[in-house]
Amino acid sequence: MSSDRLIIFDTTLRDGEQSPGASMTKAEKVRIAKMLEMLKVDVIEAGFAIASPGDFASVKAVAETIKDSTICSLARAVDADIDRAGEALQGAASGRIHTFIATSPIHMKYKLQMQPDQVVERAIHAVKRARNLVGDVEFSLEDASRSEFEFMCRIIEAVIDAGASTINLPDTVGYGEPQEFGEMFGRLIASVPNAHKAIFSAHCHNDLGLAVANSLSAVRHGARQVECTINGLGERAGNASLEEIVMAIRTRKDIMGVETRIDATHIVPTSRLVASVTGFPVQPNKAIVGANAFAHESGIHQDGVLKHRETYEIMRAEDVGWHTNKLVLGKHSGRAAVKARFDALGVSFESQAALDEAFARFKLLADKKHEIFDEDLQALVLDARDDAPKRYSFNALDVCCKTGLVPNAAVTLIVNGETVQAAAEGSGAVDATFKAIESIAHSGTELKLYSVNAITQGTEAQGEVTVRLARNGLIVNGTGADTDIVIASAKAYVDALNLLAEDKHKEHPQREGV
Ligand SMILES: CC(=O)SCCNC(=O)CCNC(=O)[C@H](O)C(C)(C)COP(=O)(O)OP(=O)(O)OC[C@H]1O[C@@H](n2cnc3c(N)ncnc32)[C@H](O)[C@@H]1OP(=O)(O)O
Ligand SMILES: CC(C)C(=O)C(=O)O
Ligand SMILES: [Mg+2]
Repeated sequence: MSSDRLIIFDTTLRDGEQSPGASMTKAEKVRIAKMLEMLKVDVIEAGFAIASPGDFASVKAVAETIKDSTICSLARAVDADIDRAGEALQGAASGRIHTFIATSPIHMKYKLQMQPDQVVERAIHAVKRARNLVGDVEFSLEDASRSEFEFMCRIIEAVIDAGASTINLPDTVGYGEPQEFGEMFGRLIASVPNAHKAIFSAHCHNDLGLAVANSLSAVRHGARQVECTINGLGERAGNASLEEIVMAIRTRKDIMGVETRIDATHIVPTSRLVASVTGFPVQPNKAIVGANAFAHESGIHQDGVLKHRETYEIMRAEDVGWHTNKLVLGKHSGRAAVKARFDALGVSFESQAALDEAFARFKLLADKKHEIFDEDLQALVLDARDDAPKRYSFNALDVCCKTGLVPNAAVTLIVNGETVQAAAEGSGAVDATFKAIESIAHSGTELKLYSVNAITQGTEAQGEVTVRLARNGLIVNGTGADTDIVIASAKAYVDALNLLAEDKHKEHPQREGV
């Protein structure tokens, strides 16, 4: 198949805005339009000029700002709508009026309450009126997928003769199915005598989750424009998503046989802008622009990606505007990914056994925490490295904090190889824990500083606690990390006691600065 240009018509600012709750101000529409221009969208449908004074102003502002994309306004087959659209587009470097009328029996009978002949007349009149205002007129047969074939042939031929250069066939209610929807294009293009004078366009809704599939099928049957939105925003379940269509066309170029002029590296920033303006967040598993679209957590996939990225990726994250793909470390990860991350952090292992030991600790942590961050790995090796025999080691903690009761803690330590237990009350869980430890250690120290840092993100974060103890002018800083902050505190206290016992305040003066 020879390669043709596919026109990308973005309707985020019109059909996208029809999502309940997605209304945009003029300034927001101009901001998004500038991003769409950078993305190299061919046509930006900026609004429905007759809808409100605000939408008129938005279409006008976008038309006056954007130079590299055609700006379009929607208009019913109503004189006032068409005139208002023409007025809003006056300042456009390239303007298009998109006029439409429904052609399905159900819409004509119940909604328009018009006879088919009247609909044809109205369509011809609308296209001619629009052509008097702009050189570029698109005509849509609303609810095309539920319209009668012969009637569509008739109206399409008439509006092309009247001056429409784009014929849009919407699956307005998202009822279409790829094979049938695509074949509708093929049959119409083959049957309408003047079809070659117009570009056929698909406009699909996602009520059955088929909007992108239907659009692609239309392209395979001759459509050379697709109407779509960023993030698939749009009326009800949304429109076909621009990013999915563009990347499907690009990734499967040899099969699709068409090209777009989209600069895909702006896809992710545009998606983020639309999400933040509308307040509609992108779901993590959304194709192309979802946070997980280029993230791998499973060990087998990570191993494959590390060996040869294409084993599990059909496109590059960088090509659509992500910084890079992501190997997320979690409980499904394997040694290959964990080692690769350690390598990137500059941590090497002396032997396979040392790596295996770190990996075992990693899995234990991953059972407690969904995602393991770089800081977790660093904490993991810091703990593991320091394996010289210690005077004290933390073994277990039982804390009780209950409204109306004095907090108390029961601590189990291993002291010089012996298990020792103690309990104490305190003003809080941490205070009770420290008192219990002290009742074992009798260190004679003074607590100079206690600080908690969340070293990783979220409520499941690893907390790192620093405890500064002083005795006879000597100061040590002990640290401890755990997903439970009281356990991290106990570990930090015990670490500080060991440093004192080992005279580490002299050997590790840098720790005094913490
Ligand atoms: C499939 C789509 O996405 S179509 C676009 C949908 N978007 C919108 O509707 C958003 C903007 N709409 C609006 O602001 C308003 O609906 C307006 C300003 C366009 C019209 O408002 P109103 O004049 O109060 O009419 P209302 O919305 O209540 O009803 C629509 C009227 O347009 C008629 N109509 C609907 N589509 C068309 C059309 N393509 N061509 C001509 N007339 C049409 C309806 O039959 C109805 O006519 P009636 O009042 O004689 O019964
Ligand atoms: C106005 C038309 C193109 C539309 O949005 C639809 O039919 O879904
Ligand atoms: Mg629509």
